[in-house]
Amino acid sequence: MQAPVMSLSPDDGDPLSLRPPAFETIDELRARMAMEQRAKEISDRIDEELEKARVAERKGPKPIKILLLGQSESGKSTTLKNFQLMYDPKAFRAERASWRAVIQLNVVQSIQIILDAMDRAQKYEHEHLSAQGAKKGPTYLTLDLLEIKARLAPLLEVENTLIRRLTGGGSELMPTQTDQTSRAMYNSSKQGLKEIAINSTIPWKNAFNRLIRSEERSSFDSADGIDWEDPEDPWPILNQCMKDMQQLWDSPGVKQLLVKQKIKPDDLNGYFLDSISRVAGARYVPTDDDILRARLKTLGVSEHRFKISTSGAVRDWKVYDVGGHRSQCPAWAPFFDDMDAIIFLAPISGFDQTLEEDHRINRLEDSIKLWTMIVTNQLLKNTNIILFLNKIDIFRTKLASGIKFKDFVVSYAERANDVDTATAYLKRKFGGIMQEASSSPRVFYCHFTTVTDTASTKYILSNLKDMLMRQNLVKTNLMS
Ligand SMILES: Nc1nc2c(ncn2[C@@H]2O[C@H](COP(=O)(O)OP(=O)(O)OP(=O)(O)O)[C@@H](O)[C@H]2O)c(=O)[nH]1
Ligand SMILES: [Mg+2]
Repeated sequence: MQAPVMSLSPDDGDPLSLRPPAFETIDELRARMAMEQRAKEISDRIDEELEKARVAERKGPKPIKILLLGQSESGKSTTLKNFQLMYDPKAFRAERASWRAVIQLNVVQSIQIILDAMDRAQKYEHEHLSAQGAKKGPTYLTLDLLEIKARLAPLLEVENTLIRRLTGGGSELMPTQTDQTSRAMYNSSKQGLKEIAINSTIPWKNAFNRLIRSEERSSFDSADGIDWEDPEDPWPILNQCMKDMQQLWDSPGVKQLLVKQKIKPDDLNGYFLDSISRVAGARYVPTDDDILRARLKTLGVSEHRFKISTSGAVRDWKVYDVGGHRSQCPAWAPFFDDMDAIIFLAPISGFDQTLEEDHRINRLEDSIKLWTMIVTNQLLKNTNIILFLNKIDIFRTKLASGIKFKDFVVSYAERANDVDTATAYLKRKFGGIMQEASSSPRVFYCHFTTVTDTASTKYILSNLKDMLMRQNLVKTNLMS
C-alpha cells in the first residue's frame, strides 16, 4: 500500500529541512536514504571545489583592482561598460535585452518630461489667461500639440510597467526614495522624473532576468537574448506612438517651451529622442553605442571581474563601480584600501549645472571638492589616481553655443571662452590641487574624455592596462 503523500506548504517552516514522512515503507526509506546520501556527496564535492578555488586564489598573483569614482552621472558605469566591451564582450552583449528595456524607459521618461512641461504651461496659461478674462488660446501649445499630448497618454502606463519589471516585480518591491537598502530607488527631483536606480549588490541580470524567458521559445533570439513574443514588451505601444513622439520632439514650440522652463538638453536623453524611429521601430536591437548611452543610476558598490592578458600573461582584474549620488559616498571609503588605481571622473560639462540632489551646489565645484577629498586621503597616497575630465563633447557644444564659462567659474576671469583655454585651465586647477596635497612628487594622470566614444576610451583604457600590468609585474618581482 502506498503511504500518503506529504506535501510541504510554504507555511511549514524551513522548506529546506525536509522532514521524513510520517508513514514510510521500507523501500521508501531506502530510496530516501540513498537520495540523501547522493545529495551529501554532491554538497561535499561543491565544498571541495570551492575550497580548491579559494586556495588557487590565495596562491595566484593578486588581482589588479580599479575603483571608479565621481559624482552621480559623471560616467562611471559608462566607463565600466567600456571595460566590459573590451574584455568581456560576450557577457556585455548577452545583456542587450535588459539594456533594451532601460532604453525604452529612457525614451518614455524623456517624453514624459516634455508632457509634464506642457501640462505646466497649460495650467499657467489657463490661470493667467482666465485671470485676464481673455479668450485667446495657449501661445506655445498649438491644438496639434495638445492632440499629440492626448494621444501619448498610454506612455504613462508603459513607464509604470517598465519600472515594475526593471525593479523586479510586484508592488511590495516598489522602493521608497529614502530606503537605501532596497534594491532600487526612485528619485523624483529631476523635473518630476521617477529615475530608477538598481542596487549593484544584486547581480545585474537578476534585476532583468524576468525579461529573458526561455531559450526554448521559438521567438527567443539567443544571440540578443530578446524574446520577441514577450506579451509584456511595450514595443507595440511605443511603435504606435512613434510618429507622435517624433513630432513632439521636433516641434519648435516644444523647443521654446523647454528653454522657457529651463529644462536643459542634459535632462532629456536627446541621443535616443533623435533616434526615435529606430528605437521604437520593429525588432529594435540596441547597438553597442546605444548600450553605452543607456542611463541607469547605480546604488551601492559592484565588483566586476575580468581576465586580461598582456604579452601572454593573463591576470585577474576587478573593477568596482559605485553609486555617485551624495547619499552613496560613505560607501566608497571601505574600498580605498588595496586599490591599484582609481579612475576619478569629473564631468566638466556640468559647469553650468547644479547637483540633482542639492540645487544650491554647482556640479563642477562639487567635482573639485570630491577630487580634493580623494587626493588628500592618506589611504590613497600611494594609489595611482587617473583623472578623466569627462563629457568633453557636451562641454565643447556648450561653449560653442555661447554659454560663458566665466559666468559660472568666477576665477576664470577674462580668459577666452574657447575649449583649449578652458580645458587647459581645468587641467591646471585639478593638477594643482593634487600637487598641493602631496608631500612628495606624484604623477598626475589626466585625460579629456568622452566615455560614450568607445574608440578613444579603448585607447586610454588599454594604455592604463599596460601601465598597471607593468607596475604589477615590477612589484611582484620585487617581492619574490
Ligand atoms: N555625451 C556624453 N554622455 C556621457 C558621457 N559619459 C557618460 N555619459 C552619459 O551620462 C549618463 C550618466 O552616465 P553613467 O555612467 O550612468 O554615470 P554614473 O557616474 O555611473 O552615475 P551614478 O550611477 O548615478 O553614480 C549616461 O546616459 C551616459 O551615457 C560623455 O562623455 N558624453
Ligand atoms: Mg553608475
